Amino acid sequence: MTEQISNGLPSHMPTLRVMPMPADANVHGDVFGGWIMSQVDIAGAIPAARRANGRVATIAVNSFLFKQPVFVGDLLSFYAEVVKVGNTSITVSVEVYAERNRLQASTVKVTEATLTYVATGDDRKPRQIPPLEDITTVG
Ligand SMILES: CCCCCCCCCCCCCCCC(=O)SCCNC(=O)CCNC(=O)[C@H](O)C(C)(C)COP(=O)(O)OP(=O)(O)OC[C@H]1O[C@@H](n2cnc3c(N)ncnc32)[C@H](O)[C@@H]1OP(=O)(O)O
Repeated sequence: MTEQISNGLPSHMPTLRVMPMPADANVHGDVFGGWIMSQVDIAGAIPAARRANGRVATIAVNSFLFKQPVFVGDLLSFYAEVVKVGNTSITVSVEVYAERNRLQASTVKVTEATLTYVATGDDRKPRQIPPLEDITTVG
């Protein structure tokens, strides 16, 4: 999905960056998969909400792959991209990279996921995705 640069991160700006803390890890020091999933959900919701021009709800986690463990103190970068737009739904791909052993500048892809969001109204019911030319959210 993404072009790499020399430090192992994609060349474009991440959607979200965050560092897990000790409370996010299990007794072995691995960060909980559920914590990673919640961050992925937030990262994926950002381009989905932009494309929907408003509120979205997650309807499905289509795929989720924990390729490598995440450790406390890793600097995580989330790259989220819309891959499909339906009548009321938007599917987003999210890739997560961890910068760890920061003195050695080691970067690994830790997670890949695909999620589907539904544009919803104030009544929490699905609404049509607006045409691109009507989008007012920036960035
Ligand atoms: C300025 C910049 C802005 C940035 C701003 C950022 C904001 C960033 C905030 C972060 C915030 C965190 C974001 C977390 C978001 C939550 O965590 S939301 C909480 C968890 N999710 C929920 O509680 C949702 C519960 N489900 C529901 O309420 C209802 O199912 C829904 C979502 C309203 C949909 O209603 P429904 O009647 O079930 O929908 P239905 O018409 O059957 O299907 C709707 C669409 O979903 C598709 N769909 C249905 N089932 C599936 C499935 N299994 N798989 C795939 N697609 C499916 C359908 O094909 C349809 O798509 P279209 O063909 O219309 O494109």
